[in-house]
Amino acid sequence: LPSSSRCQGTNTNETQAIQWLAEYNELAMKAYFESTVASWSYQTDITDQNEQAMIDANVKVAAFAKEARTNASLFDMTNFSYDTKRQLSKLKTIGDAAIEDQDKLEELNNVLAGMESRYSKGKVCPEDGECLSLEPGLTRIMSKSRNYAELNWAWQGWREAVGPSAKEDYKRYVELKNIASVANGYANNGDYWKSWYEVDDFTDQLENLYQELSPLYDNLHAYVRRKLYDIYGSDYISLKGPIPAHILGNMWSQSWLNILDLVLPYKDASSIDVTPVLVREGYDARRMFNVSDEFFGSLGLKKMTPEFWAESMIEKPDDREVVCHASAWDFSNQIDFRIKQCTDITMDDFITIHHEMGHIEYYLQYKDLPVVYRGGANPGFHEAVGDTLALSVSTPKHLKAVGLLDEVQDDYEADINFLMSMALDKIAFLPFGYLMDKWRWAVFDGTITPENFNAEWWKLRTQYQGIVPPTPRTEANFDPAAKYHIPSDTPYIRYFVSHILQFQFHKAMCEAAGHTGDLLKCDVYNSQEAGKLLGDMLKMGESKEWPEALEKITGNRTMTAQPLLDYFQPLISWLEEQNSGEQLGWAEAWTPNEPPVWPSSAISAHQTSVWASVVLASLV
Ligand SMILES: CC(=O)N[C@@H](CC(=O)O)C(=O)NC[C@H](CC1(C(=O)N[C@@H](Cc2ccc(O)cc2)C(=O)O)CCCC1)C(=O)O
Ligand SMILES: [Zn+2]
Repeated sequence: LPSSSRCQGTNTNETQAIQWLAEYNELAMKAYFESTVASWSYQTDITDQNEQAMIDANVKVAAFAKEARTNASLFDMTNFSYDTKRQLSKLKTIGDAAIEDQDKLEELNNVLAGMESRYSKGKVCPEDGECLSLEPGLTRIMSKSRNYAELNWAWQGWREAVGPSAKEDYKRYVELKNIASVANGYANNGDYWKSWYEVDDFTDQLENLYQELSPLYDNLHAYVRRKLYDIYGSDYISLKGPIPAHILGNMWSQSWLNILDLVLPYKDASSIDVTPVLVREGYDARRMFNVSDEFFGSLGLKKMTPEFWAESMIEKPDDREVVCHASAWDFSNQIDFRIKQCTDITMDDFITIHHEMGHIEYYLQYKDLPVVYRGGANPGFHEAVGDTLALSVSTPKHLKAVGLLDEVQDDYEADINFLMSMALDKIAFLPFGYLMDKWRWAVFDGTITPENFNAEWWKLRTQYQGIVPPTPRTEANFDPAAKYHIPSDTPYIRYFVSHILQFQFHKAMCEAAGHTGDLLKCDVYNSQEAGKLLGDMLKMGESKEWPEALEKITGNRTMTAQPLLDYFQPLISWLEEQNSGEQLGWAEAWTPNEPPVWPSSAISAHQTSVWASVVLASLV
């Protein structure tokens, strides 16, 4: 049906619309259950057969979505109630399923599966040892190594393994996603993704929030740069320039928590890395999950279900390829909810467990709503649930209470150490959380063309994060594909929004819990009042526009960076004092020296053979 006639149905009988929506809801639960099972089977056992089964299921559910859109469009909803209107409207945009041409729809599903597989199977092979996957092998090197050359080997190796070969797929993906978005009535896929935030000044709000937070980022950046300069020296660090991307403890420089030991403000004061305690106490994945589940329960929130424990995949299997990138799943049948995570026994993964369980909590709280309302008030809300609770869990007081920290000092130096660890995660993330979709929105609207995918990527990475690649990159590289969300078609601005919202939620829950004093000290553990405040908002799902949900939990309707800035205020003052002699920002156009070859010791087989032939030639 041409789009125009789809919008003007003639049936004005709201009772019939409500009856149809009820029937649709039952059919939708079955249809989406089937396609979710197929995706789960593929992601937990990557085989050609499972990949094809998933593609077939996605094509099938697309036909279901098209039919629902047609039926929803038969109604003239002009005089219907808000709720009926909202439900019918949500059925009129159907994502990839809007592609009319069946071959193109199948092609998109093939391209998506191909990109996901390539990333998940990516490996880097040293000359003399086991090939390393991203998790856990390369991730461990990026977080633990302090060897400039070794870090470069892992950083370049990963990009080489999953970048260039993804470029053709990605170019086609962009075309097909835009075709789907136009069929949904949007100019391009970036506009479609932004439409989920329902306010028309969304990008202005983001820019204002970013401007408000960048002074804090600039101070953290200058302080960390100075510390890295003391370690890596002037060959690799300029005190006025960007920081080499590979020495910040993370494959994408998006979290700097893993170099806390290099930048800890007060060495002899306590710090919150619980990894050694997790290992020493013999924690396994299940026990880490239990600690998180117990925290949710202590707030009176829903605990994980028997099916969750029976069917989740919480450790990397050793007998098959899986998508290790952690994720939470809602099977749409009001019964099956799972986490898939290749859990490593680390602080990072302990926090990730809370993040994933936050998604499950949201699923459980809204599971009795109509399917069309089973989502976050906006995608940022869904990302903020687990992180909000993790703000309480991460406090030294709480970690000590659950036996994950031996001793806790309660003084200024310990506070600054704690805030530094939180800033290395939360503040370091902000520019990355912002630029990921800035790059993609520009790709989808055509501002960035395939000829300059990589140059524009690094322009944003340097402009916002103040980082530079360890060696100059060219268009033969395709570095965006080295970050999961790009090949896996997962939008990202939700995480930037979450980093603002989670401090607003935390502040509101702390007040409900009766906390007084510094926000950084707040732990809502065991507060039924805090749990009720959050739970009542989660139950709304996406039945109302997100300012309503935000007002429900915080009392006001706008995103604000103030709670985040209040939380970090002691560190802001401390950094400003530390940086009094520093030049903030990275205005200087500078590139680091070429990294040394790695491994330096093992001479490559190639070189050996070259030398051998030269020696032989000289003997003749
Ligand atoms: C079926 C499905 O796909 N379900 C969705 C959930 C849903 O939509 O219902 C889902 O599980 N998505 C996976 C994704 C995984 C993670 C992630 O990708 N994180 C970002 C950014 C970030 C950074 C700091 C931070 O504190 C929190 C997040 C990154 O690692 O860059 C990796 C570990 C943490 C979260 C996720 O859970 O969001
Ligand atoms: Zn998430």
